[in-house]
Amino acid sequence: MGDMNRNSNLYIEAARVLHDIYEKKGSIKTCVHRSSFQEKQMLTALVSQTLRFAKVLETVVKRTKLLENNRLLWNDGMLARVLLYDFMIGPGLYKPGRLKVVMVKNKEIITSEFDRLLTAYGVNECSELPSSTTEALPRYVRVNLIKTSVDEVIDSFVDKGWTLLHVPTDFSSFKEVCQNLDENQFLRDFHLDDLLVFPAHTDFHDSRLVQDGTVILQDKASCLPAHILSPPEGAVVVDSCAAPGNKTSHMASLMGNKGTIYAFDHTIDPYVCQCEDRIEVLQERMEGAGVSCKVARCMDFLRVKTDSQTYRDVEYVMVDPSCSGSGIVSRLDSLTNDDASVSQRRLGQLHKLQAQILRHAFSFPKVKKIVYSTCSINEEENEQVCEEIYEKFKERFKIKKVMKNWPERGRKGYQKSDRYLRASPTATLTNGFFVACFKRRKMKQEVGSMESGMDQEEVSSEDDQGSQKQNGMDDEEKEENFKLNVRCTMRLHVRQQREYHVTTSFPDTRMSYQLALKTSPILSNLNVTKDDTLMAWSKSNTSICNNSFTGFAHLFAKLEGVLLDSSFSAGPQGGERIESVLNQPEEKEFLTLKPGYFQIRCDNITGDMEYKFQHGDHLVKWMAALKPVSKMPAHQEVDKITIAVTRYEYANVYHTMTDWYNAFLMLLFFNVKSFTANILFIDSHPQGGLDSIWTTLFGGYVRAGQLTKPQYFKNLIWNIQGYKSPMFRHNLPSIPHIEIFRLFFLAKHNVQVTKRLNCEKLHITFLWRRDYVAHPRNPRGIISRKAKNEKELEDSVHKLYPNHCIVSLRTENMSMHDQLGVIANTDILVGMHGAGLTLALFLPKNAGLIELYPKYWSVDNAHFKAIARWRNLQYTQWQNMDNKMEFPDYFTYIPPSVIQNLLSNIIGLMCKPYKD
Ligand SMILES: C[S@@+](CC[C@H](N)C(=O)[O-])C[C@H]1O[C@@H](n2cnc3c(N)ncnc32)[C@H](O)[C@@H]1O
Repeated sequence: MGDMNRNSNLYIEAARVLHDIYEKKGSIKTCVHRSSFQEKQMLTALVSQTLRFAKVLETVVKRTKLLENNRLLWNDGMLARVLLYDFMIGPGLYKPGRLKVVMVKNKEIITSEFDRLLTAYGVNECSELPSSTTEALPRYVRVNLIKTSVDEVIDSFVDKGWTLLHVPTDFSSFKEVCQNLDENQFLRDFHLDDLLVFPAHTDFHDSRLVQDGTVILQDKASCLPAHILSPPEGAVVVDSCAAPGNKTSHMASLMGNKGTIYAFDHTIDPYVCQCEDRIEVLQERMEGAGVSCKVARCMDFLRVKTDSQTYRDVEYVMVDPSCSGSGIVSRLDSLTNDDASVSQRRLGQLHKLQAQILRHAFSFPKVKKIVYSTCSINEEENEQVCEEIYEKFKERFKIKKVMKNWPERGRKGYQKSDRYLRASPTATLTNGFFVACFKRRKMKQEVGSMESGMDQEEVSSEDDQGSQKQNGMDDEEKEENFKLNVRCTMRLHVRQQREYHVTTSFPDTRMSYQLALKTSPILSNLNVTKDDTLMAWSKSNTSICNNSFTGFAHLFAKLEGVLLDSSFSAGPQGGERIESVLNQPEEKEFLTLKPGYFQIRCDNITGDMEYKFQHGDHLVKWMAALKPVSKMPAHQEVDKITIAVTRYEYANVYHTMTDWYNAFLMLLFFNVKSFTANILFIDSHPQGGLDSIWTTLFGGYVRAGQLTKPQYFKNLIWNIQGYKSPMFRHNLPSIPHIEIFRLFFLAKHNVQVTKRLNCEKLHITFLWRRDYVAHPRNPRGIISRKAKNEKELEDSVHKLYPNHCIVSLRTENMSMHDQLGVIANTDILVGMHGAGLTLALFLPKNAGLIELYPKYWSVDNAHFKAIARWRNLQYTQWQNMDNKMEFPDYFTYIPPSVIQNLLSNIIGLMCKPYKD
């Protein structure tokens, strides 16, 4: 068979196989196998690819009328598809031949149709057009928080044999996981915390959870508007175009079913459906979902008297008007084939109606926030509507950039392109969607009223960045990110931890000064009495070179007028993203220092400097890297006190706490009243989740590996090594200034210390451990010491103490501020032995700690027992002794009776003084 024949045959054979497949004569494999065509691999590839892009190809075949106008294609749609695939998406048609001539002859019209599709889907390459893989979008399941919690739903799927996967830390890995889910795997969504993601095509219609409204099948994109509007509990809300009610019920779910939602709908097209029908559907759905906070109205929203008594308190408005639906993936062909595609005229009508409805939303006198959304991909219905309306209201409203970690933004070329949010099958694994958020500006004159307590919002600038807080999120975004499971009346909003910005030069002292001012009133009132340990350290001092170097208690040192020259060091810079250094050996994360790395002025020593630090301390190596020099070149010094630290186990909150505590002791020891310092990391660790806390506590940090030129310091402290910290000596009866450290830590995080023990209503917090990737050497993120039956334990305690508040705390996605917020309000902390229990340092006075150990972990690990002793907390522990209670992947089953007994004992001890 000649080459040329082979090519023609390839297309003809591929078309034949495709017919067989569509006629259900067998799978790709079987149909290809049956073919007499020799090059099976080539044939399989072409058939599979053509199937992948079936919808796009079919659309182009129809729109170009290829079959009608080219008799050489024998009216064979499959043949046209395979040719189009190779011509536009695949490697190109190989050899000249009559079939290639057909394509070349129609090249102009074919490319113009593909161009239209590229624009419609906002992609650059034909290969990025929606394929059947992207069309097979994951199945999204929204948890109805009115009826249940996300964890309960997860548990019930796990009980049915589903496997819960980890959520990767970056979105592209998340997408990959979602596209490759096995049929029994699922995971939480990357962006929305009430959403679960299941394999495409999973059939839930028989599921009890769906039938009883516990979960709602809703595409992720359509869940965005309610999250972005995020009306709080008790809010007065309008859903202007509500039927069939997905967003109404979602808002009710987020509002805890408390408040009022006025839900309007009508239809102007009597042939589509009667108004009552649509409202009835909405009513039915709301009943099914248990929504009681809505008032459904069959009414044209445009006729609503927004300034009437009824609506005068409306603050949040959802505008999700009728649209072309061009973003809905299953409508791809109808979008693009001539008959059903949206004509310019229809688009014009839709645009007009959408703009009218959106404009009307601005007329509620107290409206604070309006979210506009469509399931269309047309700019006429999206960016163009919003920009038109924004022009009219920009004096009073801004378009707010929401969900900053969302990967797809508005189409280029509009004033506020980057503030809009778009969704698509390719970029976000959802239907095509558009969302914009309008937020009322704070008028200058309203600021005065803040004093009278009327309104506590910030004055916001046009650019949201301006109003952002230190951690990169503004208040609303923080609200959007709430993630915590709380039982009882308390509702806690929890934010995901974000990296503070990291500088490669020392932080602006003014900024640190501001920070100091913020916390100093609390800290300056602290009564720092003389402490024996600090006194002993101060007495044990050795000075060399006329005080250029002073060592204290062989534990730490102060260097005055010191030069740090990085050219005498070797090792990575540090600060890399953890994904880029997975499996990196630990030794790589420490710098090698050579003599001359530290230089101090010294007139009378020429050889090595002599001062002994303890065996195993990195300060021994620092000492070897310290060189006396007789002259220092002219230089500019870093004025502010700088604390140099080598961190070990930098992702572990316990070990990092020892470093923080040591640095804090240095501030006390050297009487740094501002309680701020520069922190210098002399190590090469990658970015870690705890790095930002250094900034919060001390004002800023720099990685020594990133210093590009020699740096002079007026005062450089060599911090006590973490392993040498008093906090690491678990047998000590007390450690210096632990209460002051607690207040310092809480004050720097702006967490109030107001909790008083109330034995009638105790706050009992379960701290649960979760798998997560914290450092490069545990890329799977599996951790040990997890409780197998968290929910059972919570339930049993809830049952036993219905009046107490039971909180379940999972710290992995929470900022330190939020963790402290919970801990500072906790009376009894219960958890498996693990670094998280370090938080016991910040429990209120008179609190209690219950520590649980699995069988395989020694109770000699007394880190938290020691903390309880130093903090004067009530403490009890329990260890599992039954092998049968240990399960794979480090799960331990803890009998509920154990927790009940432990709690009853500790409550007895804690509350006894109040009873006597
Ligand atoms: C995209 S659907 C809304 C979907 C709904 N928000 C949900 O999430 O389930 C648009 C709705 O707007 C309604 N609609 C269109 N114009 C309206 C108007 N002037 N007043 C009230 N409803 C209107 C339509 O009847 C239609 O039900």
